[in-house]
Amino acid sequence: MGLNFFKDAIAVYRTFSTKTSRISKTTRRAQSGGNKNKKKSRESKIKWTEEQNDVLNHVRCGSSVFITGSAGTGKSVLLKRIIDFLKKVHGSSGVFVTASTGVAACALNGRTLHSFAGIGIGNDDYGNLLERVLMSSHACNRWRKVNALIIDEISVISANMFENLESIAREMRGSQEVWGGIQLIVSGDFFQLPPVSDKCNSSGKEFAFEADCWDASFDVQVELTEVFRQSDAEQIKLLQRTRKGMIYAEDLQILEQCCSSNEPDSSVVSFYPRNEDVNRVNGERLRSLGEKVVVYKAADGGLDNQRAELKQGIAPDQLELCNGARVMLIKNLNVWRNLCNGATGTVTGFVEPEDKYVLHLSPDKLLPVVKFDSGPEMVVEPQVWEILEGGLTVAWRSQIPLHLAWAQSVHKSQGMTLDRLHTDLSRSFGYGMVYVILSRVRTLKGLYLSGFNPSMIKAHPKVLHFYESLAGEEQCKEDENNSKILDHSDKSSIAFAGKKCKFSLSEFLLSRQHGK
Ligand SMILES: Nc1ncnc2c1ncn2[C@@H]1O[C@H](COP(=O)(O)OP(=O)(O)OP(=O)(O)O)[C@@H](O)[C@H]1O
Repeated sequence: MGLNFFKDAIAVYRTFSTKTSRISKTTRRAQSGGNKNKKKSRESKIKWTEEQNDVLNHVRCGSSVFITGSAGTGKSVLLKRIIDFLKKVHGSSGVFVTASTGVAACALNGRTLHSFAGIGIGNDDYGNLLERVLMSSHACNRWRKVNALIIDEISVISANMFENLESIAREMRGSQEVWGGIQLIVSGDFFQLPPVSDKCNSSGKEFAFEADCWDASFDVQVELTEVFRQSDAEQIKLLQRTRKGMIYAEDLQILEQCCSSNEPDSSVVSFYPRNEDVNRVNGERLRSLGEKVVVYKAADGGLDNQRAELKQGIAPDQLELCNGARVMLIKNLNVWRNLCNGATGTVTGFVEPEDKYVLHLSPDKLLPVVKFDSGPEMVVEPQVWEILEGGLTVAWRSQIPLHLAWAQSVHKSQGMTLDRLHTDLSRSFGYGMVYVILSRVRTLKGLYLSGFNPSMIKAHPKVLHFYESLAGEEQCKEDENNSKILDHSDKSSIAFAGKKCKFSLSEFLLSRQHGK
């Protein structure tokens, strides 16, 4: 079984190597040379903080670590550094990089946790899940050879799933040690997106931290506290409080200034909680330009089951562009020039590339030229997204690294940093969604809100409790003593822009106290 897997993997790797070399020599050159430069530029911009270095030291000692912290505290970049380190220690074949969502997995060149584990969509009881794993020789092999398992965006994984995977790990490795002795590196922020409801769960547990094995799974649980995405102290404080579902009078005033009854101009990205709205708005805007549409179809390679996984990733199956289309980068191209995941711009034209191999994606044989809002204008070439397994590429997708950017999905906003964004909060937003959106924007000047109602800023009580216990009593006391928190007897009433959401603060705060 092991040998077959190895042969398969080599065959796939060879196929991949030949196919990519046929696609585009320049893209490949840019990719391979680019990867080194990208890593260099990523690292050279970063002066690791003491808390980030502490985390790496724990990993170096072989500890299993849970890394948490608010949006923009550097969890993802630190995770990349940890992955590089672990691959040096265990070799690429012993390190498996996963994430709860395809988008997050894609950003780390990993795969979804479900696919690594071999449990399908995972919505089943333990016995059936184990049977599914045992039926897949590849999955059995992965569980046996993994030395270090990385799981990003843990907030979306349910308690039930976490417990089942821990049991599967022990079973597959024939070990009674927690997670069968795997070094576990888990990252995420439970104040952001919550788990999707788990039909197999009768225990009432929702979040992974409620799993019986949660505490035993980690030697260390660390909360990163320094925010890098934003630099304005007021904005950071507002975000920290929003994250915890707290509302202060000064926050309401700041958010009021971001509210408008009019939608901003179409160059500002609008965030929606549902994909169908995103597709509808982008499609309508594209057609309203009345320009010839150039279509790019993703080219995939690799094993069938892993190719399916690429569809859950960030690069679309099909991308439609035309002159004047607003677009957003979905990959870091050049961090120094601010051409990062989330950078927006406008398509200004199309060119015929010199290297004909880059034309495989579009029958029109053209590449888009984009004028980015930050200044540069450039031809955007196809990029490759890979799924690595044991150091080998087992599946890959080539596509133009752009999304239409009039509308964007909250769920695909992970890891993005935007200069300007708009959202209509009157649409249904669950726990954490408002915080996720507000924390994507660099400065408050770039934040445009409509339909705002303070009751939307809410944190799940279980999550609050979990972080209070992580931070210890000190932090709780600090919050309690904070004199600036709104007095419940405040009789003031604040009208938001558009005069649509008038409310009494005292009523609002009291209603929250009673859990309404
Ligand atoms: N020590 C550091 N010095 C300078 N910049 C840093 C440092 N750590 C992280 N950053 C930068 O901060 C930004 C946010 O980092 P990152 O995306 O890793 O945060 P995150 O915690 O994963 O956020 P989210 O929860 O929103 O995904 C990135 O541009 C990253 O390069």
